[in-house]
Amino acid sequence: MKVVVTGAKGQLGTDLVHLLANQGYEVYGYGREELDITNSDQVKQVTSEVRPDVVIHTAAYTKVDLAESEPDQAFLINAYGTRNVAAASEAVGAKLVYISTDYVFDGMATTPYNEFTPTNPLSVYGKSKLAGEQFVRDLHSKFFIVRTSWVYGKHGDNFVKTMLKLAKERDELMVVNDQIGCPTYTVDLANCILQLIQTEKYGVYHVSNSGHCSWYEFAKAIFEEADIEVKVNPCTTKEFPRPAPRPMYSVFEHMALRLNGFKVMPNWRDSLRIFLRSI
Ligand SMILES: NC(=O)C1=CN([C@@H]2O[C@H](COP(=O)(O)OP(=O)(O)OC[C@H]3O[C@@H](n4cnc5c(N)ncnc54)[C@H](O)[C@@H]3O)[C@@H](O)[C@H]2O)C=CC1
Repeated sequence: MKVVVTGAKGQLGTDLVHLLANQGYEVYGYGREELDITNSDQVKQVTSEVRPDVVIHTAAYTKVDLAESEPDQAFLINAYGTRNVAAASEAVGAKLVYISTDYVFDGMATTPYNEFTPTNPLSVYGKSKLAGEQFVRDLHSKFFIVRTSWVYGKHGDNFVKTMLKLAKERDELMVVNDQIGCPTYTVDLANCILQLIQTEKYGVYHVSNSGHCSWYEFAKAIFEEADIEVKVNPCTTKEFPRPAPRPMYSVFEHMALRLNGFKVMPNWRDSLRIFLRSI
């Protein structure tokens, strides 16, 4: 099976390309330099030359705070770039996996979000990713929209790596304790995507590790699992303001995985332990 991966040098893209290659897939991973998704001709050229069975679209504008002052860039890449990928993959009959986000929700819920909960993004980033989802729905007939959250892995910047770095520089850290969500390890996410693409069970999927925590609880767990002594103090979102509003509660229910007979991902703390041992 031939698989094209966009954003192949990103955090998720890198692990996906490794996993697919290890599993014997014929994988074509493109970084931004080789395939700029905002260039529709280039996207069409790649899909018509490779003729993939599946396109996994991980490329995105991911600078959540900067997006508030650069909405054009965010929409150009996340909305129109996704339109280009959706149209080109549909034209060659390839299945499409589009990676989306918990930021499509407003975080006002008190119970986990399932795939049928109405969306209401707060930030420019969330709005631009939702616009990407809409293009996928409008232009593609065989798609998986995979919404994920709080992603970390070996490649690229993420919360886990930031915490490990800060612990080397400081004795004490303040971490937000009133935002609740689901951490997601790239390797688990990549394995889940692999399950999906082997089927025709198209639709929207919420994919994260199981369980949930606050950023503060996540930070404490990182230091416990890594056996690092550092004092972590809880703080509120108000005490730590950021340009882009975050959903306060973005816990996923994995209803689509469950109802379609897929494996639900391991508990976040077990995956965190595996990740920390691997680095
Ligand atoms: N990191 C996170 O916590 C979360 C990420 N996501 C989504 O997961 C997907 C993967 O995220 P990460 O791997 O963490 O992001 P990343 O920022 O590590 O990787 C994204 C890649 O896209 C590339 N890219 C940017 N503009 C491009 C363009 N015009 N053409 C081609 N490539 C371009 C970047 O160079 C980068 O390598 C993204 O769609 C993101 O929106 C969803 C929820 C949470």
